[in-house]
Amino acid sequence: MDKLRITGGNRLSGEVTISGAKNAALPILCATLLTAEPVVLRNVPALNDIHTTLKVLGQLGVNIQWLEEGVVQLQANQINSYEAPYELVKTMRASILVLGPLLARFGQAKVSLPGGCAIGQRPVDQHIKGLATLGADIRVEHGFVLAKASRLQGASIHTDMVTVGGTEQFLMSAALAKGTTILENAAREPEVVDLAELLIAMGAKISGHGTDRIVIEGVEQLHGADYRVVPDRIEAGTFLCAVGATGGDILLRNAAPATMGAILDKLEESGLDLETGPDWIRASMSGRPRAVGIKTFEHPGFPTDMQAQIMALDTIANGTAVIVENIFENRFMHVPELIRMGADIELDGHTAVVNGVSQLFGAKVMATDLRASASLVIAALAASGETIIDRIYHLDRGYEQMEVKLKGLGAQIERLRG
Ligand SMILES: CC(=O)N[C@H]1[C@@H](OP(=O)(O)OP(=O)(O)OC[C@H]2O[C@@H](n3ccc(=O)[nH]c3=O)[C@H](O)[C@@H]2O)O[C@H](CO)[C@@H](O)[C@@H]1O
Ligand SMILES: C=C(OP(=O)(O)O)C(=O)O
Repeated sequence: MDKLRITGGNRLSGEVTISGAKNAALPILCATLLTAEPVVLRNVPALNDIHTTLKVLGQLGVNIQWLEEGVVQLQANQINSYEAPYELVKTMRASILVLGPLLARFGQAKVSLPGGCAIGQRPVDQHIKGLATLGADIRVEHGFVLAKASRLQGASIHTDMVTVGGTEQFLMSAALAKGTTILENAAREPEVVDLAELLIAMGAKISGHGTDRIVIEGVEQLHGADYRVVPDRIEAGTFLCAVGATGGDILLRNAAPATMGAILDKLEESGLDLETGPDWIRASMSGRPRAVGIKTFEHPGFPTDMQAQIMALDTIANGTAVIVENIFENRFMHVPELIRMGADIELDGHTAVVNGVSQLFGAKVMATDLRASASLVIAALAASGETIIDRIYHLDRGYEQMEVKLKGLGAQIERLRG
């Protein structure tokens, strides 16, 4: 298992290029199942989650060709299986998103329930209920979701909570359904908008994406497209937290500040000097960060995927920050690891109170999930001495060459292969 060795204390400076968004690319890859024509996708990050999704799609019969770095062509004209097996689906939850497209285009699908996840239970009951509302004959048996439909029928779907994956599942399914589908209580995340834009480029009739009411008029078939994935707002936010913690001056290229309102507001509040253009962000920081409280919410609220990184920044801030996690029931696993590095954090249910300390110390710590890993990297960059982060396969799920990018900004960081 690979580890990271980080010696803290270096200020970050220089330029870094942000990758395409993992959480936009994953549903977008699944959406290519909706047409027999080739779909070319650009700005696709080379991440473990992307490779796993491509494996799932390849096993279904999708023809996959990398045309150049970051550019992949997928063609689903020879689908020979409608089943996504446990061995692949267990490693990442997003693979449940092949369910709707298979069902909508081929009338059948058998997809393993995603494995349990460290940050919460993450059931898929809303996906199942929504697809049943669209007319699918759907049930769970022996750990698989089994679904059939001659043709999905447009309907009104109102989910119990805002769900990003659920909204994406219904967008893709309803695109080929007969009649009109209305999604109430829809997720407004930029990644949902990006998927909707790809579907529109493929000939889907969708309006209202980016609001909580999306209307989809089903069409008979979709066609190929050439589409560029939106930049990763969470990766960008992670680098900004890193410079907030170490001090310095960095320029993010290929970023999408327009998708990052809540994140940028909080970082400014913590003392970062920010300047933005259409696709870049310049950030500089001098002195100690100020404590900033956050409550995670659905977009446009503060994203849960940035909670751990902001907490890392708060551990060394001046003052006390209250952090409330509203989306996932178990997303504080970075807390005991940050405490090992000298952080002062009290946990009470879904609230963490972070009393800033003037200095963190390097330690041996363990990554427990993707964003928890990122928070440990940020803490280690700011700490005095050496930190070894174990189990960084979590980090590799969602960050493209993080240690290479950080090294380019002047960090002392290396991957220990094991
Ligand atoms: C690949 C991807 O894009 N992942 C993101 C996506 O995950 P994901 O799409 O899985 O997250 P959801 O928005 O669906 O989950 C929100 C909440 O709803 C609950 N829920 C969801 C569906 C369901 O059928 N039943 C149910 O109870 C979940 O357990 C969670 O508590 O959105 C999350 C919330 O912004 C992000 O943290 C993840 O990074
Ligand atoms: C939780 C995340 O991803 P996933 O939904 O793929 O587990 C994340 O990107 O922070």
